[in-house]
Amino acid sequence: MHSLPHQTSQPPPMEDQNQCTTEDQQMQNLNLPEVLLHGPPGFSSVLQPPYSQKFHLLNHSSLPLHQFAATHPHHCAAVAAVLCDGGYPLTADMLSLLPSLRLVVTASAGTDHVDLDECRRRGIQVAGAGNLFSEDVADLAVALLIDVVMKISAADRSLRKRHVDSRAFTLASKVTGKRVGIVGLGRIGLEVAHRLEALECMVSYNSRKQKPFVPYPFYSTVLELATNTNVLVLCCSLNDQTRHMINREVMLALGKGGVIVNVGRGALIDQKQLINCLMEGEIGGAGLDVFENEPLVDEHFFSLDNVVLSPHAGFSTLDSYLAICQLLGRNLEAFFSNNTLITPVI
Ligand SMILES: O=CC(=O)O
Repeated sequence: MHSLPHQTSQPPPMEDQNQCTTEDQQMQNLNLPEVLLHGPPGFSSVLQPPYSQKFHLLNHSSLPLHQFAATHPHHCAAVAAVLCDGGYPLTADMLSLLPSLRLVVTASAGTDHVDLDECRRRGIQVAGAGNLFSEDVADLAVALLIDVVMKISAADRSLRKRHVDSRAFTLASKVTGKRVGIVGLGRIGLEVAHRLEALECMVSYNSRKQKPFVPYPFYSTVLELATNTNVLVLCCSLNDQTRHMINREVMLALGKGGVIVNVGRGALIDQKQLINCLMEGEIGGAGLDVFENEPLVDEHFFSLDNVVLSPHAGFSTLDSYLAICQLLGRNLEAFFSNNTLITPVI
């Protein structure tokens, strides 16, 4: 589950801000837009002054939203905006608990956790992280690729067990010159492609449509892409068309030496089939930042030495954390001053 790390260098989270402490405070808050925080405990620390003082923040993290709505009906009736974290679903049912809602701001680039159709139907605007995390995520994708292919983490684990004889390893393979297929050539995919060019990889891609002005070969299906490459890097968003697009057939086409890197969403891959293919040696390895059923990670991965795992951390550099804190506040401020959203989704 994408969820912003809680930065200990930040001021402590403002818990239970729905519990107004004094009448003065309540009077002051009366004129501020009601913004509901929908994320992990401590999520409120993403809004720092001056933004945190411009809105009346409601924190329901200790109660599921429907219970919060039952116990705080007046607040919920007035909520004009939701500030949510990736991985915290906002379904049509949940949105129906917020009749005055006009804006959703999510701290993620992906929006698969928000029912966008319902937002469109109700005229609710949505803002996201835009391209803020693209460079970090692309860096991580390439790092995972290099790690799996050159067996860096596996070697590290082995050395820590005092197996210092490097000849005991199965040989790694070269990153330079690899044929890498990128699935989803948006901003993250392009950032990955640029980095791979420096490694002299042969990049090709699949996406919904062929992109004009892109020098890389295009394959109209992931199956064709897998057939013609050694590595797949998944950078696309999750939707009904892309769910489980990487199935057993695609993995078999990638082949025994093939590697899959996933920095998109876990459910792009049929995870059960991935585990089977890894265990049976039908593909060579995987570098995974995302999983089906996050925050759980299927324990079968833990015993596989050809898999490198990362806890959905592609976006979690301190620089990006500070930048997203600003961006969330700026989107809220823009909306409530009747200006265009900074990073609109719809
Ligand atoms: O997964 C991370 C994001 O969607 O920003």
